[in-house]
Amino acid sequence: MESVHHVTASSKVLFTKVRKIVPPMLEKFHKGQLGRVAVIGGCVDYTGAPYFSAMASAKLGCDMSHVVCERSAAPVVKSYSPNLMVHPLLPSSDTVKDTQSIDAPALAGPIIDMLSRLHALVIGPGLGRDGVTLKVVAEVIKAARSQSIPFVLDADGLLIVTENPGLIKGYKECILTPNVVEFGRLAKALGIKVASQAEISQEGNGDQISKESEACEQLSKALGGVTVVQKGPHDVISNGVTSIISDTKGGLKRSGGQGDTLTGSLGTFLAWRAAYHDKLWDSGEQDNANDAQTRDEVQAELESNKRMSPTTTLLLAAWAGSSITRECSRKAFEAKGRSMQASDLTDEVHGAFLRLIGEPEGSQTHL
Ligand SMILES: NC(=O)C1=CN([C@@H]2O[C@H](COP(=O)(O)OP(=O)(O)OC[C@H]3O[C@@H](n4cnc5c(N)ncnc54)[C@H](O)[C@@H]3O)[C@@H](O)[C@H]2O)[C@@H](O)CC1
Ligand SMILES: Nc1ncnc2c1ncn2[C@@H]1O[C@H](COP(=O)(O)OP(=O)(O)OP(=O)(O)O)[C@@H](O)[C@H]1O
Ligand SMILES: [Mg+2]
Repeated sequence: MESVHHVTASSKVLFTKVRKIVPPMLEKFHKGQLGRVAVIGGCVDYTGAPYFSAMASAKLGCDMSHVVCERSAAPVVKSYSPNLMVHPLLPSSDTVKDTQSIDAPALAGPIIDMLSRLHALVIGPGLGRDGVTLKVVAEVIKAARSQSIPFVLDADGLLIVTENPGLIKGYKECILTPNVVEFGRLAKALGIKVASQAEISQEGNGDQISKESEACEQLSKALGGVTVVQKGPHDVISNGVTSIISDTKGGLKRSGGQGDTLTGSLGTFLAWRAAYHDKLWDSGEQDNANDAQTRDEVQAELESNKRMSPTTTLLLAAWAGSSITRECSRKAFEAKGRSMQASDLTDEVHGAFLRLIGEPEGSQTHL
């Protein structure tokens, strides 16, 4: 039994629509126009996560990839790749004098100063749980929201929301990417009952998907319509009103760090989506006076050749990021089997893009 809130388009139709929000490669574009994305994360314990996220973002095709991390993580992340711009701007308990009396807005100042030059943020990969760091990142979230900059929240970034849901409640330009455990924590914090795995596995496959979608929809609703990508054997995507299931085949190895390919890909899709809505190029679609909100309106846009509304493109961006990640995982697993690592997904991003989405019409791919 499919939930009435799901869009019913095939993957082929959805990928065709995703291609509309991918900017073509044209000589007229200058550096930065195809995406300036920053990953906010990386601490003394975790340097891989922000690197995998930023590299996925870069390899999918954004022009500029920044990492904003804690001081001790910066030289390490830089050493992984000279392509990334790494800024050691995140304070922690090790770098402030008195952890009890910090001025979080002031400490966040140098990061907030960067925001106007960015199209999208990914907040959380390898951020860690240092109290000072999390307070400063909460200030960055407030500032990004006030400047309408879209962001993805993952990992320890989700912890900030679990403790203070008001930070993002009602902010539509936001995608949350919880794994099973993070989803459970968020649901508990917001008083949403999630069926246990035992309860869900007693259901048939259709009912199982329906139950999972219901919890995802409820979480999104409780957060005022943010988009939630609930990761698992298939990813459930919902904005509280409309849902899509992402079930592109993935790999069988569950090594850590695969969620980082997802967040980085989402960062780039969010940047491209902003360029699409800014009409950076002619998408070849008809004008559209409507602003889709309901599931039926989203469905109608997916079936038409009209320009899409922000609600539709956000769902598509989330679905595309999920599909790319799962395809990377499938292909990397095919090559590496049980030795597969997160870095193997990084190498697959461009191939996955070409196989699933392909270059949009008008792209000059050869000189
Ligand atoms: N190379 C790196 O730098 C990596 C850093 N990471 C960072 O590590 C930090 C902690 O992330 P964690 O994801 O470990 O979060 P948590 O510390 O909240 O741990 C989640 C726990 O849940 C378990 N779990 C996951 N999926 C499950 C499922 N379906 N059913 C039952 N249990 C499940 C995991 O094994 C893990 O022990 C984050 O900052 C994250 O970004 C991870 O993303 C892994 C890679
Ligand atoms: N059982 C599964 N079958 C197929 N794909 C899965 C399965 N579980 C997760 N995935 C996929 O793996 C990717 C990462 O999801 P996962 O649940 O491992 O996130 P995570 O725990 O946050 O990862 P990370 O270690 O990067 O923090 C997602 O794209 C998801 O679709
Ligand atoms: Mg994770």
